Amino acid sequence: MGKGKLEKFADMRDYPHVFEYPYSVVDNVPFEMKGNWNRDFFKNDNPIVLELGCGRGEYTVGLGRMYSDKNFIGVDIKGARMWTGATDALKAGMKNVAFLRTNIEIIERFFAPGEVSEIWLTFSDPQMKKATKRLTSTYFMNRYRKFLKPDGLIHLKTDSNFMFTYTRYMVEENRLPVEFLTEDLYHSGLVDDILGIRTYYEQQWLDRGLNIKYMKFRLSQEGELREPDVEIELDEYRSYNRSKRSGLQTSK
Ligand SMILES: C[S@@+](CC[C@H](N)C(=O)[O-])C[C@H]1O[C@@H](n2cnc3c(N)ncnc32)[C@H](O)[C@@H]1O
Repeated sequence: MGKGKLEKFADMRDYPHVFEYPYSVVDNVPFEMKGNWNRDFFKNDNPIVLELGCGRGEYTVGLGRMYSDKNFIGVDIKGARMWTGATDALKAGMKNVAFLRTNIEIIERFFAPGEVSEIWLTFSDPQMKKATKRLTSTYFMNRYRKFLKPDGLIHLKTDSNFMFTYTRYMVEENRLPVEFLTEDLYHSGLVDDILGIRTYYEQQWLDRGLNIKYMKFRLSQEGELREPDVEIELDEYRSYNRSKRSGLQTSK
């Protein structure tokens, strides 16, 4: 039988590559890794890539396997999900993978200016009700600017037409350079090893016959970001009222 939540939480507390700083404790605990991830944890100068809302961390671990010359950190508030990726990385002896359990709303407390090269957003909740909770809103872009290298890459992989359309508007409004974009990844003939990594949520949406969308764009540091003022059709397969997650909840 698989492990229960409590056993997973106990494992995570002992894992050397897992850092647990939910909103509820972070004010009381100094975070010494900020600005020092390369020197003190990874012990190399390789670029750092984040997966925000990593769930089980399929991208964090999958990319870590493909690129030994980069470092990967999966970030999520849900410890029991993260345990899967953290355990896989530990068993495989991966030295270029870490996990941070925290609220993405306070992500800039953990990274110094220019410390991160790329961000992956994998099947993020579209947060159709509130832009300020959406991980591709200008609200979050302003946070990412605090630690992403100038013109750092942001990847968005999603089932959500709402999230994808919103992000296109956000990128257009702010003239952020788009490097690649497809509304139907698996029928585009463009799937490579990286984009072929499938996450838990992705598989569920694929099983329901939804197209997977992907875009990557660069986040410049210049100019004030403007939130797009647009109405976007809601995803009808999602319940509008389900997007209730409080950004500051600390449940595992
Ligand atoms: C829809 S799931 C996707 C998980 C994974 N990327 C996948 O594709 O299977 C969204 C994940 O983002 C996390 N999440 C959403 N908002 C968050 C926030 N504000 N802070 C931390 N984690 C958050 C949730 O806990 C959840 O694991």
